[in-house]
Amino acid sequence: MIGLCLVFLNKNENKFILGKSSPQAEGGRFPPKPPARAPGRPRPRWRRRLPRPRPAPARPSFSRAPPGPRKAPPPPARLSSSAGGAARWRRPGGQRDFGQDASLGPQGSSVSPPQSMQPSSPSDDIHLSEWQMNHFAYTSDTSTPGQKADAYRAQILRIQYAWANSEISQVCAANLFKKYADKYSAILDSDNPEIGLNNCAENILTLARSQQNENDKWQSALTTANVMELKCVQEMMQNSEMLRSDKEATASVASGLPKLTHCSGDGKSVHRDGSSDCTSQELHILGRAPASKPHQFGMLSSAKARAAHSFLPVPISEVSDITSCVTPLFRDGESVFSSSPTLVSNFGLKQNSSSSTQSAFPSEMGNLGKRKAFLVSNEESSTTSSGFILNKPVNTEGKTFAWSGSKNNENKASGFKTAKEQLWVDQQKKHQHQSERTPFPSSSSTKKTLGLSRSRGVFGKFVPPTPKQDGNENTGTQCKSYGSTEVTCPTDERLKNIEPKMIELIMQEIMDHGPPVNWDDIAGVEFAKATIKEIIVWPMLRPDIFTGLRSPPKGILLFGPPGTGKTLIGKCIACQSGATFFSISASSLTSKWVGEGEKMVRALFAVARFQQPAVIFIDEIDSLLSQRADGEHESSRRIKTEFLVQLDGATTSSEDRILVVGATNRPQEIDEAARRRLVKRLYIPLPDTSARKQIVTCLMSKENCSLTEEEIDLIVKKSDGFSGADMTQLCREASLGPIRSLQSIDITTIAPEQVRSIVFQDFDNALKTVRPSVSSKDLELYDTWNQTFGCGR
Ligand SMILES: Nc1ncnc2c1ncn2[C@@H]1O[C@H](COP(=O)(O)OP(=O)(O)OP(=O)(O)O)[C@@H](O)[C@H]1O
Repeated sequence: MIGLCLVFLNKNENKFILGKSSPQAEGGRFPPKPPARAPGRPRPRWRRRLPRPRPAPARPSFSRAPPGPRKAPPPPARLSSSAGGAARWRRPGGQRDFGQDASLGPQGSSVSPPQSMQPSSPSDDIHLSEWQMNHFAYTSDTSTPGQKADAYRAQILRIQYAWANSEISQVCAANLFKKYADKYSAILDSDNPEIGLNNCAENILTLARSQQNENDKWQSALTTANVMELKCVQEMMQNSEMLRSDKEATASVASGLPKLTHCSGDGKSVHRDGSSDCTSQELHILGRAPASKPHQFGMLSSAKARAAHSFLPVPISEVSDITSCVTPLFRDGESVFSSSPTLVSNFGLKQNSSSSTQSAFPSEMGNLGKRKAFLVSNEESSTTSSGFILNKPVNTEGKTFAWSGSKNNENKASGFKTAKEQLWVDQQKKHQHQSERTPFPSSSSTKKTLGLSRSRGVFGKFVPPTPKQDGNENTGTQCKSYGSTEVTCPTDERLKNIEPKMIELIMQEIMDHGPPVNWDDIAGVEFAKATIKEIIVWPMLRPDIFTGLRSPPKGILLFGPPGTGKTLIGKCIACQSGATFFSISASSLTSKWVGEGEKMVRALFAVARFQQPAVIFIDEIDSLLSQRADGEHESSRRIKTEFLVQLDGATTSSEDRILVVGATNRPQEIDEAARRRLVKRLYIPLPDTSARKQIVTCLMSKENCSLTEEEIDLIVKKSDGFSGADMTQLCREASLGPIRSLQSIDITTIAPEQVRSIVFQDFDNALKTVRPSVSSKDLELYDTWNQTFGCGR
């Protein structure tokens, strides 16, 4: 699997960035808007009212692992650094190597991280490189396919934890691994590694969520979210975080050293690429080396070196051997488990087990206690079996210490320290050194992400949304559109309390597809455009300048008659600011996920935060934030409250760059609390003469048209009171004129050149059928509201 990283080295294209691909490439379409509605007209029921509560959809039953207090998790895992099992990978040249059956254990391993991960001489590079290794993200444009592959390996680890924690049965885990191995072969077999990786990610997540047991009758409790909630996983992540901080500190100390090869304490060298002359036994011993000598290993960059560094688990993202315990198993005609010493050891399989996956598990391993005991027993083989090892201290009888408090007491009495206790002591020591030495951000500023978060580097949340150098530039800015096939449920701390299903829904259904929109595409509304540029686009492009009082508002309201370009403006904001665009109609939030509206609102903001800078465009926001009334239903009130909380920024960090753009034709119906939060209320009026002319000119420039300047002026004059949408409709209608005039010619046989050009008469005829959609009475209402609450001049 490590080889896989090498294979994918330098393939930096990020074709499966979540929802962030170029619109040009996608060629997506902006979703159809609901029909325009005049302000005076009654609102259709589906838009107007919040839905009545319906019984919540039946949830899957958890017959084996119901939600609730979890069983005592195993102590944090200790991951050995060496790759286990046989390697099977494609060489960069395309040549496939099946021959490396020899265990890539410590003796045989030459584990080199991809070059992009290897530290260069400046210590900053090292830390960045290390950071990338730990915090890479699928969505990061800088993450290599190898890094992405590491993330998929993390999924394997989750399964292992879930199994160790009795979340899933052995057979389930076996099935998951088998299926994963099957799918994983796609990486090897596919000509396109990206496709293979995608298949793999999709399938492992699907498997983790689906029913998986012998009879396939019960719902596995394993999900991407709840595995991350497991105490053991969290502990491990925490430990990794601490270790990383320590490594950063030690790296800074070591950066002054002339060579990137260091003595491992016993005179054996550990090379810059992480390979070492140490044996596994030595590494094991070194793992317990006093933490007071961390500089000896300060420059180690591989998981292996990390394991040598301390008694701590290797961060998930760096455990390159996790997959190596899977990939080598997938051999033609052989059982997944039959030939892997690593998986055999991890899952209690005898090396000579049968080819049947199920029978590969010893029958006596059917219960939890034995399963855990078995995990422990693997510890004993840690020095001989390479791969992923759970770090549970055992006594000679194979019993586990420290599973419970009472056992902890026993340990104390006997002077024995569990891994956790040892870890704590070590960390206490290290922390003292670290606080004196490390110039780097603490773990709090480097968020742990295991999934699809965007890599923010050491600069935390700031990601300049400037055009990426991938050729997808759009007049200096970049618009993002989102391919549904690329949507995968992301895993991130910010999303951990959100139901994965909701995240998926948001990613799939709310993220907008569409072509880029430029300011020039919007005719008229010059004041609104200038204001938006000033308060939204520039701050998003230069958050460093727009701080303090200059910081942008979190919410703006675009109000005005229907069809005047409010949605167009929202889209343009997203494009021109380089932000992720979430377009959702309020009715979707309130009716699509009945009874879960407030959860959806929370999920929406969480995903937006995850994908920031983000613009959340909410059409018909009045139906979401209508004035609160006495008879209002509880569910709609909850949605409203949640929205106001999110909008207020109470749960949004001031650093978050999320902008809510609300659009409405009925500003007078918006709740005053919401109105206050939508600080910039911009009137988007009907297009004036020049704007109407611009629309006609723009639309006709793409058609075969022979209008003179004077004729256009006349059309503009006759279309007074038309909205932008009305003008578009007028042009459409006029463009049908030449077709309608083809009375004698068969439409099926006519050549396009035979269709005459559009002339003034066509517009004249069209003006007889296309009428303005906004009444003057409505306009008065807008003017009044604008004068009262609007931010226009
Ligand atoms: N100012 C404009 N410039 C160019 N085209 C416009 C303009 N306003 C409206 N249009 C045209 O009308 C269509 C509908 O506009 P849009 O959906 O943005 O209006 P809206 O104000 O959001 O309407 P509603 O309030 O009904 O949601 C656009 O796709 C565009 O073709």
